[in-house]
Amino acid sequence: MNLSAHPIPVSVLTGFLGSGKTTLLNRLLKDPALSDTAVIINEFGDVGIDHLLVEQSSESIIELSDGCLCCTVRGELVDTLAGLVDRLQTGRINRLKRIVIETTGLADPAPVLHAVMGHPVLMQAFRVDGVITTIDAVNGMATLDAHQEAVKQAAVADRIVITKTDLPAARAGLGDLRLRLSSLNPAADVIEAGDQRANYAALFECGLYNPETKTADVQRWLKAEAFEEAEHHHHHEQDHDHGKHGHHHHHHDVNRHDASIRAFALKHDRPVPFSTFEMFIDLLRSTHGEKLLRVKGIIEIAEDPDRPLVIHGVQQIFHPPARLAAWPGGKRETRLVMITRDLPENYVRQLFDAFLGNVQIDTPDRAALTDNPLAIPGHSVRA
Ligand SMILES: Nc1nc2c(ncn2[C@@H]2O[C@H](COP(=O)(O)OP(=O)(O)OP(=O)(O)O)[C@@H](O)[C@H]2O)c(=O)[nH]1
Repeated sequence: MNLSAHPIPVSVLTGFLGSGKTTLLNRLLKDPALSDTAVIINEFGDVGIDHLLVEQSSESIIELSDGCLCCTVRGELVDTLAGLVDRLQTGRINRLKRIVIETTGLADPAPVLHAVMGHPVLMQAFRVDGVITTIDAVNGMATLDAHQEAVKQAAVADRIVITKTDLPAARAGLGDLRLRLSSLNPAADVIEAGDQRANYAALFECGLYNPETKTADVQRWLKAEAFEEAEHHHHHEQDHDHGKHGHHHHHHDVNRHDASIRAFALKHDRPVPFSTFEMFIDLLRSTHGEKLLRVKGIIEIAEDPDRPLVIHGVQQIFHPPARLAAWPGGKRETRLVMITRDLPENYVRQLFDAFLGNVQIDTPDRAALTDNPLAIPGHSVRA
């Protein structure tokens, strides 16, 4: 099996302790669309993938009754993934269409994504499909207030599943929870677990390639409009508050964890020299990598403007950039969307403008950048 030609999609299922990850996974695994899936979990919790377990081999890989595989991570996730690659290459596994990694409730999903995106061997065999985050409708608000991990899990998600909406205690706070989630992460689809539509089609295939249309679907993947709308709303609220100085603004009582998260979009309407763009991203990554929770973008590169460059990063680690054959919908425009933590939107915007908008530094020039007041003192752009 030539893995690098057809990298296997990896979905990361995360969510706070007891938020319903395993319950959701158990239900999803009954769908034939998820046959030939390997499920990697940290441990078998109270709600195991129980009904499906049939056999446990010596190597902590369990075959499920429908042909799926289930592995527990005993050591490093990287080793478990490498073990799957080895099994595929040696024919001990014939087919593997997808991997789902269920993280522990307290886990930061970023290192899990890095195991796939940043490892020299694994990134040939796998590609990140998306992050699915479960949030409990009853305890979700309190969990987001108390735990920064939960906020991050929601902020990096491609899909958010609100669980336990069937419980009467959930109904009252559901509207506020939805509002909070859409402000943390405007582009993630928010679906209720009890909804029939919380199925394979809604939660998987989050990547750039749309299997239905068999094309790269940038609009669906990037959702730049959702970020722009959220920003507009955010600025509007700020202006509004300004005018009412001295009054009580309840919507400003945002929790401190949420307040450190920013979701915004950057646009540019002229081609960008490759090295200029590379320097912008490198500078951002090397100085503020930890704060870039999620970065996606489509870029018009001056050297090859007909074939847009697509980038996707989680903190310091980026997927190898891809090239599309043409601009989707014929519209050429560089667009980047970012979800950051403790990194102000204005800082990124000014840096972006300094690199791309200012003709004086349109050509890569280390001196110009070092002199740039926005550059970090003493920081070298390329090590
Ligand atoms: N009523 C109701 N209960 C749910 C729902 N989803 C999960 N639960 C219950 O919530 C508890 C925790 O669910 P799990 O699926 O184990 O949650 P988890 O996120 O995998 O938990 P950890 O692995 O411990 O972090 C279990 O008792 C489930 O039965 C739901 O949609 N409705």
